[in-house]
Amino acid sequence: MHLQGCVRQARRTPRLAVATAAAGPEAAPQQQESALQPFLRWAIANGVEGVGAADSKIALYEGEGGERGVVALQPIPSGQVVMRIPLRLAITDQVDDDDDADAQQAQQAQQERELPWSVRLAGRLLAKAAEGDACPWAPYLAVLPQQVPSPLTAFSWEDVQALEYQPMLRQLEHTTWLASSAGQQPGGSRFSREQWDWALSVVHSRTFGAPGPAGGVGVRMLVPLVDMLNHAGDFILSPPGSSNSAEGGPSVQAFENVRWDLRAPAGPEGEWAMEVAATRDISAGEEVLLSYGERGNDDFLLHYGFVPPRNPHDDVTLFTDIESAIDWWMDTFLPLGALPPERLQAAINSAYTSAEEQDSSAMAAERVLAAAPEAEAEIIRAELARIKLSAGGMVDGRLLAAFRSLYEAAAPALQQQQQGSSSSSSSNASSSSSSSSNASSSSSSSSNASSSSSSPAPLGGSWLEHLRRAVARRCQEVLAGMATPLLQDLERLAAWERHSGDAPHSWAAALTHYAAAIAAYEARCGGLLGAAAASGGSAAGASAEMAAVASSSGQPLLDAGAAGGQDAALAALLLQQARQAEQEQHKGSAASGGSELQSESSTSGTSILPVIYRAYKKLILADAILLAD
Ligand SMILES: C[S@@+](CC[C@H](N)C(=O)[O-])C[C@H]1O[C@@H](n2cnc3c(N)ncnc32)[C@H](O)[C@@H]1O
Repeated sequence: MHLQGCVRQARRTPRLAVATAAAGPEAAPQQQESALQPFLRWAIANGVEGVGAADSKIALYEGEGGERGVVALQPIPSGQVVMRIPLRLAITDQVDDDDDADAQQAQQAQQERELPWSVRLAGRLLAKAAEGDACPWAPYLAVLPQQVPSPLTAFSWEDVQALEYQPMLRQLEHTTWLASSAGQQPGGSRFSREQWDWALSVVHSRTFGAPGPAGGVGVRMLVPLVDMLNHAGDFILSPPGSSNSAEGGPSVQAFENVRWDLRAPAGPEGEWAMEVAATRDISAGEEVLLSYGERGNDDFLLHYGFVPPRNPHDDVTLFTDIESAIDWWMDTFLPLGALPPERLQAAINSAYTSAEEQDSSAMAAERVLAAAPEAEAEIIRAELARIKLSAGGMVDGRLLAAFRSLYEAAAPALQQQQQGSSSSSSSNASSSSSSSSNASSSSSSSSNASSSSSSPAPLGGSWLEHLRRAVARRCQEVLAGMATPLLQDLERLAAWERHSGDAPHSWAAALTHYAAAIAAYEARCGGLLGAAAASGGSAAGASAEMAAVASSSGQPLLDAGAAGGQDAALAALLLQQARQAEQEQHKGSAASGGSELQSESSTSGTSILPVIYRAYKKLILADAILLAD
């Protein structure tokens, strides 16, 4: 099993098998040569600097479990170049313009350009592998992993289902489709589906992107040796549950210790190279680690097959685009006929305009999209359209602008209506509030939601309060759409953490924090939660109860929920999930004879990776809900 992030070096060092370029007579006679040694000799013979020679400061290592990486053999001062690789050794996805090409070759080149980059590069890799020992890259191909532990190649059906998060499942579907369609391109059927799966998972987990002239990525490259560096990137230091309540976001530390740069030829005889240099002093024995970039966990899991601990760049998609966010807002908050049609249209227009004004990257994105093949442009467009909530609690500015605009357009009319209704009979008030609870309905009918039979949710007393509440409400819906309870995941992960003796994710601390948050809620509003649990225990039920209590205690509807509404709904959801989990665990433990680890696997039947992945999503959602209170 791979050690992750900042704790890698502490566990790995004693199990090192460091590869040098020495071979044959110079190597110890009884020692079997690993594929890394011929690879190093090939690299040195082809002009790679920094590794393999007697005075090298770094070496490749291979752990007992097969994990590999790069380790410092001596102290390396910040700024020092640790390896240099001529780019003629890279396998790239570049399609060169050839002035002498005939019409058929020109057409083939054009077809290649239109393929997604990963299919193009995977095709190059497979073509080289098919050359066997005659291929100039053979020693490099021999050290590529047989299998990348990514969902595409290594997940069972149960593992995929256990991810529970729809945007990830859709991405996985797309990657699977890519692999199945790769064989259908001209010449693609030379290789089997398994070969395409392998090649695609290799290129997705080892490719470097050189910046293109129009921005974005220009050329993609597999660069031997640099692709042996493992990842350590930004890490949230703040304890679980406190990260997004801190001023200015969570406290984050970067754990990589090198970076890569492309170097242009120094003179007419020179050549392009990739250089890796230390970004801080590195001690002897420390693992040399690169950041793979500020990516969310979706990318890490889908393409690299692991989930980095406490990643501040993880996020949750709240809406697929701003249009569905605006539709959802109207469905959720706007009663039928609250605004005359022309004012409603003006509010919608102004929400779109405010969202667009926030989209500062739109022009740069258009340039990148114009340069990308259509199949890729579509994916980038969909990705850019998504409205996300980050692990640090930051919400997409387009959403905030659109919701503020809608709130400002609707609040005066709603306030007036509610003042009117609060001066009418109390039974009237309580019946309108008792159905204000569609917390777990899904977004996205296309028109003014007021067509739905349930009453809208309260707006909140100020736009800021409204924004917090609207985001929290959406988070509840997304959380409720995930099948297993957060606390069950945290319990399983904390047990796994105890068992593995490795705690970079801090699951035990997360379990303590979130279990306490629910207990605190119960202490405050236990009766209400009890009622919600007894009546089926849904978040919607809890919201309805909260609204009923708020109205019957005479609070105006616009402020209903200000005292604990979101917290109440979340706590009800968590509590209900925890109870279900407890029941299932009892069943599982009875069936398995009661041992902790046995009962864990019998309740889930899946590996730990999807559980880690989904637990991080749930924590982002739970934090936003708790913060809104
Ligand atoms: C660019 S390669 C790095 C070299 C790789 N370890 C090898 O043996 O060839 C990326 C792969 O290394 C592994 N990896 C890199 N960083 C990791 C980390 N922090 N935790 C777990 N696995 C990691 C993953 O399998 C990933 O797909």
